[in-house]
Amino acid sequence: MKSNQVSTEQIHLFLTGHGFPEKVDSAVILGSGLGDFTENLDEPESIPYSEIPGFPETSVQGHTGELFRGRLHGKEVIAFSGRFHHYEGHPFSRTVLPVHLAHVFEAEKLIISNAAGAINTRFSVGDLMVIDDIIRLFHGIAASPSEPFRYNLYPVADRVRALAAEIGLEVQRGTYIYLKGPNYESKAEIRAFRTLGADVVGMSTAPELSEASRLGIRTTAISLVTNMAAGVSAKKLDHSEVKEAAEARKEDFARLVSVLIEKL
Ligand SMILES: O=P(O)(O)O[C@@H]1C[C@H](O)[C@@H](CO)O1
Ligand SMILES: Nc1nc2[nH]cnc2c(=O)[nH]1
Repeated sequence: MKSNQVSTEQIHLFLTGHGFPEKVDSAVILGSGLGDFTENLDEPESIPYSEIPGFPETSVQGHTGELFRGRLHGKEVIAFSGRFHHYEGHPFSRTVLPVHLAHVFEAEKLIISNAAGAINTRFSVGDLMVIDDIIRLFHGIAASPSEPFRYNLYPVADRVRALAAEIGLEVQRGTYIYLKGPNYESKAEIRAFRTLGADVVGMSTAPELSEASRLGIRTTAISLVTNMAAGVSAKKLDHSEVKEAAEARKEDFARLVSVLIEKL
């Protein structure tokens, strides 16, 4: 049943044959530890990635590997609880599978999320940040060659902060620097990235944003600061912080995504 040769159209056909709608309003990609968002969906249904033809499985802790459908504010939503990272061995063309599916479901909006380390010393663990620009040190990351990054994230970031303020949430904004991982950075690297203008660092999202930009999908991306990056605090870094920070902010994260689905 599983094959890398399965097209996104065939996956769409499989999913619509299993209760998914033809089209959705919004697609959400859930970062490490943020899968609990799906508890907020009305009439949720889900299919494990392992049962979807052509879908790779996820191997990272905090990514359950399940595709959800449901409704929120009466709108059809699909949510990817688990993503595919390049460092897990997936080519970039596969890391952007959720974006391609958002496209075949004709999603009007794509909301991407991730766990990230804060480089900006004014940020704190637990902060939510809307990404207003990205730095890609590795320019091989485009899933399609020679594509410029043409999406302007600044106006969307303004709107996201305004909507967050409406529900009493303070959201930082800033630049996400993409590193291939899976190892965290050295202190010297973090100092260097600060001088480049990066506010947070992570190992996903940039390929997805590039591909969403190429496909012309209206997209925003939210980082949850799960730790201060290497050397920013004296604390030893550990993946368990991702889970703790996500657990502490999961309700606010869900409220933010919910208002974005409703009004962005
Ligand atoms: O999928 P995201 O970007 O949330 O995952 C981040 C990056 C690493 O996989 C992991 C680091 O602990 O969290
Ligand atoms: N590269 C990187 N990814 C992260 N994901 C969550 N925290 C971090 C971090 O400090 N560095």
